Amino acid sequence: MLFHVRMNVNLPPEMPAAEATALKTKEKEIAQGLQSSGKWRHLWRIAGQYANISIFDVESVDELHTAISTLPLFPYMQIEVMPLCRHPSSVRGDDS
Ligand SMILES: O=C(O)C[C@H]1C=CC(=O)O1
Repeated sequence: MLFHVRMNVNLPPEMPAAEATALKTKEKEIAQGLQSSGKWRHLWRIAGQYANISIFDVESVDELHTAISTLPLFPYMQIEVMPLCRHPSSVRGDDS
């Protein structure tokens, strides 16, 4: 199942820099692990914003929720999820 996910990150300005750096380091490690596994298919920065557009390829909504809600930055993100299905005019033979 494919999901388009937008994540807007809002770290509190009063958060100590070391804490923010530790969260981002852990987030990167987990995000790269999910990308290596194929679950986090695309990760794109939205230009000019501390936000990303991602494509997740997971087995279920529950798996998506677990992946997103266990990210270290989850408490500081506003997240929008859009489920995707094939477009009848798509020329792609698969879901890539
Ligand atoms: O920077 C972000 O967009 C937030 C989050 C998503 C992946 C990651 O490493 O951090």
